Amino acid sequence: MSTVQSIGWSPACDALRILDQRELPHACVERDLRTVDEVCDAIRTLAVRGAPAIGAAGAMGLAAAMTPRADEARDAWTARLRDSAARIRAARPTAVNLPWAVDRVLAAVAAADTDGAASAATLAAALRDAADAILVEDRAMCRAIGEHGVALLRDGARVLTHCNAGALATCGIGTALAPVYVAHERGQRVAVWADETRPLLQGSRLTAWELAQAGVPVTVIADGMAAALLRTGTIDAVLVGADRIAANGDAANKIGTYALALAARAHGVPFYVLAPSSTVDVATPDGARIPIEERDPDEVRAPMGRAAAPAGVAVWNPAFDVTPAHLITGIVTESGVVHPPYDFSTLGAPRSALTPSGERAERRAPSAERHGAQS
Ligand SMILES: CSC[C@H]1O[C@H](OP(=O)(O)O)[C@H](O)[C@@H]1O
Repeated sequence: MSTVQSIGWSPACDALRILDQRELPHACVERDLRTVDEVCDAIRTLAVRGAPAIGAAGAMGLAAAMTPRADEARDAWTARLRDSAARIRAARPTAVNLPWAVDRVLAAVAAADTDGAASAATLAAALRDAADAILVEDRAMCRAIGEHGVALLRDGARVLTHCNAGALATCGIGTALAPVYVAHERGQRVAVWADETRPLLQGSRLTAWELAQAGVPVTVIADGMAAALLRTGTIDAVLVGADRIAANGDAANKIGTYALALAARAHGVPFYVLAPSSTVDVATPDGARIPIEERDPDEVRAPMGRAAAPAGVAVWNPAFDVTPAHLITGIVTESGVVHPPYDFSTLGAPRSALTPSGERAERRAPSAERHGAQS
């Protein structure tokens, strides 16, 4: 089964190629990003979005921007790397995958600088390889999340999701939607209800689009309808993604997720968070310490450019909210399903992608066909 792919290397392998999610579902527009400004703008404007995808985009965009500079003197190159990395790292504050990915590729460059005199070309090659490893490993993590999560879905399962935590939000088949794709691939019947997810409509514009492309039955609802739908008994499980999971299991996700968790608990519907271990932030003890991005009020006044409120009216536009751990039935990562009480404080650095059987994901050299539809 092939799912859409939102991110990869350009065919010439000289740029980060993204599918511009601002244009979906009306048009599929690919953009090649080569500069730090272009990468930061794409992340800030949600041309590329979704916690794992912005982590990979940050790392790959940094490599794409720094590789053409590899003929510079090493000190100039490393100074430029530090400045560029800091700018990309700060492009959006909530998804921990962005700083995690940038820090990981910086560590790879430092490790390659064994004698402190490596050339810029050597360091640029290490940067590029580390960024590519994140791309490859995220695909494997998504697959592992799907293979663990599919056990939560009976044949004929009816799933409710919020925002987009599918293939478009990752380098692979998604996180919250990964079990749906694995079930569909295996011939298991599964249907999805998708919150439209105001104000940027990632659910109706993106989740519905990618599921329809894959042939998975999907029904769009307004966010305010979710509690009434849960009350009917139609939904077997709520599956959502995450942008940051604190050490105690509190999870930040798109605004509206907390309300969904409350409604799911009120109606006895299991509520699962699905995310790679790169979304777990052991340095953040609980959800109160997760930075919540506040976005431009005009996104609410005029969502997708269409006036929905008088100009100048006051608006509150947090992009995320925090679901407390006690409302989360289980958290699915590439390593399996965990249940409360959660304690991620002992989790080591995010493991590289492991399949459910524990084999390490295969590594492949960067290649042009990487950007094609993936299987
Ligand atoms: C697979 S993580 C997806 C996660 O990211 C989304 O936020 P945004 O669209 O602002 O990048 C949303 O919270 C999703 O659950």
